[in-house]
Order: sequence, then structure tokens, then C-alpha cells
Amino acid sequence: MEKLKIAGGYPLKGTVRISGAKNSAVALIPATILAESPVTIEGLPHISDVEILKDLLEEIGGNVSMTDEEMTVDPSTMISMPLPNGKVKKLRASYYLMGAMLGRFKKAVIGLPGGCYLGPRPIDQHIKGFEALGAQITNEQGAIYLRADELRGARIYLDVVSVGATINIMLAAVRAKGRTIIENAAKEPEIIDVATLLTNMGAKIKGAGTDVIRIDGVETLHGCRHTIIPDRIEAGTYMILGAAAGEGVLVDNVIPQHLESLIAKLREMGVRVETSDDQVYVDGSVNLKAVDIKTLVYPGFPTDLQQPITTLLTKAAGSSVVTDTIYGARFKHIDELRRMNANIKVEGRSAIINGPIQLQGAKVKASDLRAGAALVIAGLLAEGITEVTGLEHIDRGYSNLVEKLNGLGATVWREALTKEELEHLKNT
Ligand SMILES: CC(=O)N[C@H]1[C@@H](OP(=O)(O)OP(=O)(O)OC[C@H]2O[C@@H](n3ccc(=O)[nH]c3=O)[C@H](O)[C@@H]2O)O[C@H](CO)[C@@H](O)[C@@H]1O
Ligand SMILES: C=C(OP(=O)(O)O)C(=O)O
Repeated sequence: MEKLKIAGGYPLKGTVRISGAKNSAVALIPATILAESPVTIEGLPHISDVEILKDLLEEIGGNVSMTDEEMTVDPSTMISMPLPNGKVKKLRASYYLMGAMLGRFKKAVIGLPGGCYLGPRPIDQHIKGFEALGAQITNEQGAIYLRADELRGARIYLDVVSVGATINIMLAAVRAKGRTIIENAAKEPEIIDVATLLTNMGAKIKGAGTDVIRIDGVETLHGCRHTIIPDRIEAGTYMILGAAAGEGVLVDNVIPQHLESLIAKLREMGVRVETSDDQVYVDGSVNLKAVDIKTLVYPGFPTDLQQPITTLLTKAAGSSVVTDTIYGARFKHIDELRRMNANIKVEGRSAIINGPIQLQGAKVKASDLRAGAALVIAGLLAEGITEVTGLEHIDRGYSNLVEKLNGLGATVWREALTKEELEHLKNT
């Protein structure tokens, strides 16, 4: 096991290229199960979630080859192998295997998913959707059993706007008989990306990216080639980093429209942000103003950037309130930021940040993926050396992090944990 060491205080400058979107990749890879000939996905990020999903597709008999950022999946040899335990537990998105395997095989057994602990992460809306399509579902000893004699299109109203449920229902419905209508659907760019792949595979989907999606089921789907969208959360993280410690950071391979809520907030704080077709330039060498932020479904401010922007707000003059309406317990990073001298308190679903404060290097632990991003930004801003453990979370979602940061002029490196540190981590 390793830790990340960061020598803080160096100004960041230069260009960083954004990788393919994790939250698309984790749905696109399971979606390949639905085809009957090889599917190639280009531009995948180097992250552990992609590796684990590749292994899971192989476990169910798929033939998967991967070269750098390109994965080709031949799903023709796959079988409906039960996956009650093991790697499915390692990531939240293994729940997309439910929709994809149900669509292709009309049955699936999938262990209840893991992923970052952000408070309760129910899947009742996914289950409601599958049931509406005609599946019988039981929960036995921590695994979900799904079976259908046939899947029939249905009208499904989501009680909460959920990215996961929207995609999962779409995956099952593309091979159901007749028309499915998902109402109150989520509108995130990753949903459009998955719908684009499915459409290239021969599915008939209209309305992805709006709150009503219509799907006309088809008998079979075929292989195709698909290029993934850039990761708006990775891009947002580097934009925040540029605003925190940057003297001109150019974020390349990004769709600026996906980040309008963040761009608006950075400008409100006084940061200079310029956009072009596929780049965003951020100059943070200004005095920052406090702002209030509320996370919302897309196109609102993303919950996945709530933790990183909290670190930036420690540098802003005044009192900022950050409220997470999606995951109200996504505040595990706050105690760690306090250890670094931040003045933040949590009240209910909100963090109240008082600044400006000079952060100090410390030994901190990432409890989840975006907490990790928040602590890395803090380390870059802090005086002295910061050591971040819990890298297994960061590795789920940030492709080539050390190389990208050092490319911007940071001094960051990975080091093996000592025996004492390993022992200490086991006991905390
Ligand atoms: C709307 C939103 O911001 N979604 C984010 C959420 O997606 P993720 O897919 O995890 O969450 P959903 O979009 O599915 O859920 C949104 C909200 O609905 C609730 N819910 C969801 C499904 C369900 O069956 N029942 C239910 O009550 C969740 O608890 C949550 O409060 O986290 C991902 C990883 O951090 C982000 O990439 C997504 O952008
Ligand atoms: C929490 C995240 O991922 P997951 O839902 O896959 O745990 C995230 O992408 O911020």
C-alpha cells in the first residue's frame, strides 16, 4: 500500500489533458453485455473501476482486450453467471450489471454494490423500474436476484431523479418488448453518452438528456465503436485546483457546457475563467470571495465537486455555506481539512467555511474518492508536506494523477507505507 506525498505551496501552471469520464465508463462497460458482437470503447481512463469491470466481464465469459485507453469486449460468449460476491462489492456501478444482464439474459444475480460511502445509497428506484418491466426481484443474503420470463415496455415515473436508476432502466428496456417511457429521468451528460452507445448498437432511444426518455425495445443489438465523453468531474477538479493554486492552468479535452454551474461559481468568487470549444483556462492569482453553493441534479452544481470546492473556499474571504442536497452525509473530508488548519463546521447537510486560512501540511486519510481530491488540493495549497493515505479511493477515479499534477509544476510522489503506518491504518 502507498501514500501520496505532496510538497505544498508551488504555483501550478500549464496544460492538463482530461481523461474519459469515470461515471460514463462504469455504465458503458456493462452496456457492452447487451450486444451480440464486439464493442470497442475508446478513451477510457486508467482507473481501478475500469479494471474491476473488465475482470467482471471476463468472469461472466466475455472476451475482453485492453490496449492503453481502448477496450474491446466480445460479449458473444457471455453467460448469465451469478455474481453474488467478490469484485461486484468493490464498486457502486456494479449495479449496472443488473440492468444489462437482465436485458440480455432475462436473469441476473448481483451482490449489493459497494463504492464510496456517502451515506445511504438506496436502489429502490432501480428495482421499481425492473419490476415495472416484468422482472421478479428478491434480495437474498446481500445479493439481488432478478428474473423475467419476458421484459415488456412500461411507463415508469421515478420518485427521485436518479442517474443510476435512469441508466439501469434504460439498459434493461432496450431489449424489452414494446415501448418504455421513463418520466422524471435524470439529465446528466453520462446518460446521453450511454444512450449514444446503445443507439450505435442498434437501440431505439429518444429524449436522453431530457426528463422523459422513450425507448422502443429491439430483439438484438450489435457491436460498434464508441468514444467516451471527457470526465467533467476530473475537469472540474483541475479547474478548482487551478483556481486554488494556479497561475494559469489550461484544462484540455473538456466540454465547457457540462461545467456551467462550476464556471459560474468560480467567476462569482473572482476567478478568471475563459472557455473555448474544448478547453477551459483558469487563473487563480486573485483574492477569492466567499460564496454559497448547493448541490443539485444536473445542470445544477454536482455533488461530486462539493468536496473539492470546499477546500478552495478555505482560501476565500468571508463565510461560505456548502449544502449537499444529494448526499447529505458527504462530509468525511471536513475533519481532515480541520487537521490542516481549516476553519469549517458541519451543520446538518451544510458545511460552513470561514476564510481565508493558510492550510498547513498534515497526515490525512481519504475516506472516499472526492474526499481524496479535496485533500490533494489542500496539500497543494498547504505550507509544508502533506501525506494522504486511502489512495485506493482516489485510484477509483483519477487517471494518472501524479503525472498530471507534476506536469503542472507540482511536487507530488507516491511512497510505500511503512510497517507502523500499515498497522496504524488497520486500527483506525
Ligand atoms: C443526481 C446526482 O447528483 N447523481 C450523482 C450520484 O449518482 P448516483 O447514481 O450515485 O446517485 P443517483 O443519481 O442515483 O441518486 C440521486 C439521489 O437519489 C437517491 N436515490 C437514488 C436511487 C434510488 O433508487 N433511490 C434513491 O433514493 C440517492 O440516495 C441520491 O440522494 O452520485 C454519482 C457519484 O457520486 C454522481 O456522479 C451523480 O451525478
Ligand atoms: C462517489 C463517486 O463514485 P461512486 O458513485 O462510483 O462511488 C464519485 O464519482 O464521486
